[in-house]
Amino acid sequence: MKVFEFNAQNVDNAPTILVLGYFDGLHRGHQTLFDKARELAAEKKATISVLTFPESPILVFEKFNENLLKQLTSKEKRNQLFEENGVDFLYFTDFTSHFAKLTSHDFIEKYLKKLAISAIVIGFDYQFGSDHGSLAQLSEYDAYQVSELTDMGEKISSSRIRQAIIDGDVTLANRLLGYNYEISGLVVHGEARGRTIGYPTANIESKSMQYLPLIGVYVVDIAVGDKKYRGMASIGYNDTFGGKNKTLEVNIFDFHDEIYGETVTVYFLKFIRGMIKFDSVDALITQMDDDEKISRYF
Ligand SMILES: Cc1cc2nc3c(=O)[nH]c(=O)nc-3n(C[C@H](O)[C@H](O)[C@H](O)COP(=O)(O)O)c2cc1C
Ligand SMILES: Nc1ncnc2c1ncn2[C@@H]1O[C@H](COP(=O)(O)OP(=O)(O)O)[C@@H](O)[C@H]1O
Repeated sequence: MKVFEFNAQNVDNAPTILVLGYFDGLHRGHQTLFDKARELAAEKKATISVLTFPESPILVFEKFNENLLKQLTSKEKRNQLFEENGVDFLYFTDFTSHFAKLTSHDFIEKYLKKLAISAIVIGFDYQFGSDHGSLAQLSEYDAYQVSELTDMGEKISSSRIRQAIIDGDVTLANRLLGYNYEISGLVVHGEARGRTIGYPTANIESKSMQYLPLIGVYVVDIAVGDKKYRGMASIGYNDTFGGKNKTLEVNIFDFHDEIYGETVTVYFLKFIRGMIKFDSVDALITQMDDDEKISRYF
């Protein structure tokens, strides 16, 4: 897959199936658009392209809060998901006030006309241009609108997945995503207390703007180098020790190595319980023994 900043000079000239949208998380609903694009690409012997934005268009319309910068995946993971979904060319353009003012006609002239489009695929709620163009405005193209995908009778959407993560329901989030929710980060030093209680924990600081699941304890997998291990994670303030910072920490099973400075990826598999402020360290250890049993046999 090739990644470009969109401009008329660097577009590929081969016939292409263009998929339009923002695609936060590239969840199962989004994936149906790429299923359609792959079917069309095979039929028309075309490549697959996506024209999208690095940040959420909402930033241009709403008063700022930090959550508007958060996404369901890191930028790297997002690109990887596009590639796994068969995308050959990924074009980014910034969603700005100027961009938002383009009419659907302008958008077609300035963007779509620059590409050799064989067909276009959009989602059921896709709108473009200041006049909220949709399938009707794409009538000069072979354009397809894919209908919405539901799970338990409810639409699969990025906002539903976001809410599931905030609620700690990573089981639901994973089912809607079609893959396990993950956060990557650097292993940094904590209080060096973990090793003294028999449960060393890798403290993980993420640089990507993602949603941290609800405070609590989770069954996780963790990728270290090219290996994946089972583990158990804690998200919270280490209440028993009066911690001041919210941390993401993972005790990795059957693992004995120093990994400070390494970038690891945590895959959230299941919420086990909330954080407890224990009266003694022994009570915490007894609880962690139970958490380990649950996590190992999950
Ligand atoms: C599976 C797991 C469950 C945990 N549960 C709790 C808990 O219920 N209450 C708590 O205060 N700390 C809990 N912790 C966090 C420990 O307090 C923390 O890992 C320990 O203090 C080590 O911190 P350090 O890495 O900064 O040395 C948990 C940690 C793990 C890995
Ligand atoms: N099984 C393991 N799980 C997690 N970290 C481990 C494990 N074995 C060794 N380590 C190493 O020990 C560190 C955690 O030890 P800990 O005493 O909790 O210190 P810190 O407070 O700095 O995290 C990890 O960052 C990692 O480098």
